[in-house]
Amino acid sequence: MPSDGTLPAGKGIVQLPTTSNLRLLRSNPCQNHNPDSYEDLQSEFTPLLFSSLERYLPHNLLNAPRGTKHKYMREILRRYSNEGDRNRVQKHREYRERITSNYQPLYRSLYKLNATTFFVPSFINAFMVNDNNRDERIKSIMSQPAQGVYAFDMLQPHFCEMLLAEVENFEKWICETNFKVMRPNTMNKFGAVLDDFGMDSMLENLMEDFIRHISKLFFSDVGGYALDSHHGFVIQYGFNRDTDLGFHVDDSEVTLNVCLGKQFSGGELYFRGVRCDKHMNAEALPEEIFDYSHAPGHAIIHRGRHRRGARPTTAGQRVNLLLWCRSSVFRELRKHQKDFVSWCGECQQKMRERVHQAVTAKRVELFRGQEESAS
Ligand SMILES: O=C(O)CCC(=O)C(=O)O
Repeated sequence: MPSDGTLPAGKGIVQLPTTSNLRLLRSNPCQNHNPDSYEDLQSEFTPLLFSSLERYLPHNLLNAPRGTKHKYMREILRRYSNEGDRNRVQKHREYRERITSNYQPLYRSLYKLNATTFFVPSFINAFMVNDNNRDERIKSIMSQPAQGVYAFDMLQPHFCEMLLAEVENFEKWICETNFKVMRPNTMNKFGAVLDDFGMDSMLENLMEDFIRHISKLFFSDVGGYALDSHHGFVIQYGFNRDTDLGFHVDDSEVTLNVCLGKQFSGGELYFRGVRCDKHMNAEALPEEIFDYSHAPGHAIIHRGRHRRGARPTTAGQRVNLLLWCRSSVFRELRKHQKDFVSWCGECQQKMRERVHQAVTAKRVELFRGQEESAS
């Protein structure tokens, strides 16, 4: 046995942690600790994860050299991810690096969030001042055309034009260089992942500074403010592109969908209610059936589990920006939730039926008791 007391790693032998290699975190974060930035350090995990985790380090490590903290946290994170996942993340990082070191952006100003040039004034005014009325101001710019779907005016026309031109420039570069690009998801044959060509941190800021506040107000049951990662992309419909999108749900807790343009007919979204995995194919209730027509600059936001599809774009070209926002906390909690879920229409229906049956049974029992004592 090695001198540190561990069993030799080998076939069928699991190495047990000893006190010297056991890595622990605190259960409550040290709120007033200012974490280091890990942006410039190479590792298989995102730098943000280290900054977030740092507040949970044992007290004696909080002010240790950054490299020591990084090594300690990396070893903990490795216990929770398998090698396959880590290789996949590493490959994706290399893919992004190949793009960003070769692609020349058309408008560099798009790559850093600038509220004044990106957003319309009503959107900026709702969010920018962090006072006691912020939630009320956010609610005041939103309409709710259907249960769980919120709509609002968001992007400046000039920003939409620039982003469309940037995406076209990226597509041109793909063609010219014959670069084998990954499309946004299995259902879109066209479209580009904005995160992959340098807009990752701009979209992370959009999620953190704006979308999280909306989610806290309207989607507290699917992560609320705890959104902590995203997938940002554009989808394109029209001639020589996809025309429609099949019935689906997203791999997200909350989805932001903003129309960038251009001119088009058709392309309405049809919604059919929110469902959990178990009830994905259940019939929609009449009140869940809803159609939405896109308009450039306007956004909608809804739960990722809101079942929907897009009707054919019959003329012109429609391009939309999608931001799928995820919450690792919500996903972890879901693993332990076995019963009905509050955000699934079918679970809610089943819950109401169960309560109704229980009340009916109780009533029958009480009346029977009364009848028996009267006779
Ligand atoms: O075409 C649209 O606007 C909807 C897109 C959508 O639902 C999605 O990409 O998940």
